[in-house]
Amino acid sequence: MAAQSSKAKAPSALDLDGHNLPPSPAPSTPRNGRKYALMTELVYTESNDQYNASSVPIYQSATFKQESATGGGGEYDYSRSGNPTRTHLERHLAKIMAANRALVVSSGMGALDVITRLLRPGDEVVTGDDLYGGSNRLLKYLSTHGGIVVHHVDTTNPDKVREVANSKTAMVLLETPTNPLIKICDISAIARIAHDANPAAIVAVDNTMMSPMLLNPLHLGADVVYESGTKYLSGHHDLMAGVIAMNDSALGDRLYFTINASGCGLSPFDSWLLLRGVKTLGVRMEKQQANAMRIAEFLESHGFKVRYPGLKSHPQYDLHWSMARGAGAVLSFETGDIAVSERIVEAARLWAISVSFGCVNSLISMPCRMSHASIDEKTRRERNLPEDIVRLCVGIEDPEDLIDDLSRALVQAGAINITPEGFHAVVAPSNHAEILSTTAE
Ligand SMILES: Cc1ncc(COP(=O)(O)O)c(C=O)c1O
Ligand SMILES: N[C@@H](CCSC[C@H](N)C(=O)O)C(=O)O
Repeated sequence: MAAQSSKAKAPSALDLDGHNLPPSPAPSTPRNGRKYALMTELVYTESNDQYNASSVPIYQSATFKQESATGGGGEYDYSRSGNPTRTHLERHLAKIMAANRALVVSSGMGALDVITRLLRPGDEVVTGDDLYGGSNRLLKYLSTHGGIVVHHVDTTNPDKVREVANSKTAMVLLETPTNPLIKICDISAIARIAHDANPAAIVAVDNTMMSPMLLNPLHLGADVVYESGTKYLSGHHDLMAGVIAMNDSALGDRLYFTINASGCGLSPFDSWLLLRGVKTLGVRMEKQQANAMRIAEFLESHGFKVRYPGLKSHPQYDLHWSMARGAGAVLSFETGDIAVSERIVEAARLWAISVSFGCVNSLISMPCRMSHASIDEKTRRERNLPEDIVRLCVGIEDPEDLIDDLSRALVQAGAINITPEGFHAVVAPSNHAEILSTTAE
């Protein structure tokens, strides 16, 4: 009965081809159609759904009936090529990422795979000496098997990029803040250097740590931005997704070609879940970064060397805030002792020992053993990745509970000295160089 009465409201007008098919809910949000503040746009979606459903329907269909044998008919023929739920999400993401077009694929690594398929043998890539382990692994694969030359440099110093950039530089791949050392790079300066060296170079920024809530790399000279939708965009660790956004429509068509050809477009159900997650990105991120600031201050005030761009002590504090609207909710700290770090991670209760970040739950990990274990030990040492580094990915819990649990873990691990004056880190490196040289031995 409900369906009957809803049907009564369905539009009766015939379309230009004389059909009275219900309109697709997908093409609802205009390109670059931001009209409201980002917090509003995150939750505001327009849809032409025939029943005015507030939640866009999941078109759980692999294929779509066509009007004729010659392929006439609707907008969709096969879900690998396109699906109304996925299109709706892509348009929504394009709007909130201030891009002309967004594409969604099955994971963040899938997004980087699609982007790097723009490369040809002989091309050169410039990227950071600190980047997510999986991205490093894919680039290593391309350099070993794909004839691509990859330069890993310290992207916190644009001159280091200038030293290797040349007319063969086809791509510059940046993370800021980097995972897990939370290093910041100047996107505009590096984009200029890349485009001066080769006007056709693609500057790609992995914006997973910040999300569109806090940073718009496309405004700073990037050609393409990608994110692991598994993290902040979805926020609940209940799906894997990757998002790619760009302004150049020809580039968008080339990337879409690869997605259709290789079949990595996001499934209808995961598209629906991601759309649902994106709506709460604003409130989640606000709470998560407020909590992260509390945790960072707590650790720093007790003598730990903390890497977090919300702290004035971050060496690139000013650069970060010249580009971003917030500090995010991932931070890392060192203890100076791998065994102590392991004990802290294992003593935590509220902080789950998990890879990933961006979830509403707080996580603790040791990158060298977990997310970055695919980078071999020698390379980690050459790139000054401290083996004892602990990464905290802060969620939306009560901050006092998080601090209590962390304090207890620090005490249990023997990471702090308790005196009548309070407690202080056992290993309190006076400067960062000291801890790097310790771990390099
Ligand atoms: C910075 C960064 N980029 C990309 C990825 C890849 O995302 P996914 O796990 O969704 O493939 C990850 C984590 O996995 C990451 O931390
Ligand atoms: N075993 C996985 C590890 C995924 S790490 C996920 C995330 N990017 C993080 O930084 O925690 C792999 O080898 O890819």
